[in-house]
Amino acid sequence: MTLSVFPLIDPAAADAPQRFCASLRDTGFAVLVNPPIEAALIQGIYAEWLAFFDSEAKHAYALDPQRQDGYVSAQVSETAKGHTHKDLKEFFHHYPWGRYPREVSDAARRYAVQAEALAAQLLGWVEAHSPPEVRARYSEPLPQMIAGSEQTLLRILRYPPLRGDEPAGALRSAPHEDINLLTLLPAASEPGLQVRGRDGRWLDVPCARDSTQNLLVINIGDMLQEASGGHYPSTTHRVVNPQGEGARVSRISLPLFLHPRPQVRLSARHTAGSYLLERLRELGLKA
Ligand SMILES: O=C(O)CCC(=O)C(=O)O
Ligand SMILES: [Fe+2]
Repeated sequence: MTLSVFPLIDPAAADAPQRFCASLRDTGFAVLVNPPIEAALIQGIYAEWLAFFDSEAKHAYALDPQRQDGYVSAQVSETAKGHTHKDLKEFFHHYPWGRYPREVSDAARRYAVQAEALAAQLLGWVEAHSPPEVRARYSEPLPQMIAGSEQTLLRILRYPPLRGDEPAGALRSAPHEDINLLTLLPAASEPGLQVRGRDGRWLDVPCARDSTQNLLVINIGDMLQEASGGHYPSTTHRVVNPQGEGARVSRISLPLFLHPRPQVRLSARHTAGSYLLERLRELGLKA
C-alpha cells in the first residue's frame, strides 16, 4: 500500500519557508500549491512535446556524448546506479546553451527560466532554515551557487505506453537519487512517482490528476545533501509502471535539475564539477 503524506504548501503564505524546509527535511520532497508558474504553460508543454516524441523528428537531435544535450531514445535510455535494466523512458536534455527542437514552441524554455528564478528563491529559504553549523558549511550562499550556471538541465521525459513485452523488473524509472542541488518538477501528467520514506515504504507523490490546483514538486539532490553534511536528505525515488487502463497512456514529466557552477565547492571532498563527473560515469552516460 502507498500513502500520500505530502502537505500542500502555499508559497505565498507567511509560514511557507518554514513548512517547505520541514517537508524537505522529513522526506527530501516538498509540494507547492499554485506556484508562480502558470498551469496552462505546463499543459501546453506536455501536449506539444508528446507530439514531438511521437514524431520521427526527434532522431535528428540524438544525444551528443561530449556535450550531453539532445534526445535519448528508450533503446539507449539510462540505467540507474546499481540496476541492470534500462528505464522505460525517452527524454530530451536541454541546457541553456544547448540544442532545442525547432518543432516545438519556446514554452519549455520559458518554463525553465521561470522555474530557475523560483529555485533561487527556494534555495534562499533552505539556507535561511539551515542551522548555523550547517549554514557555515556552505562555501557561498545557496542561491548564488546556481546563478549563471550553464549546467542547469531541463529534462523533458516521455514514458511511452507499456506494450506488455517489457523485461520483467524493468521500471519507468528505477529507484535513484538525483545528482544535482535541487530539482523542480511540475506535477506529472500521470501518477507513478514515489519516494521512499524513512521506514522503507513507498509514498505517492501527487500528480496533476490528483488536484484541481497547480502543483509543483521540489526535491533535494545529492549535491545539497553533500553541501549540508546530510542535514537535507537526498531521498530515493522511482516511477512505477501503471496497471490497467493507465498502461495505455504516455506519461510526461519535466524536471529541471539545478546544478551549481562547476567550480563551486560543495565539501572538502568535492566541487560540483568533480561530483558530477563521478556520477555520470557511474550512470554510463560519460566515458
Ligand atoms: O518523471 C518523474 O516524475 C521523475 C523523474 C525523475 O526522477 C528523474 O528524471 O530524475
Ligand atoms: Fe529523479
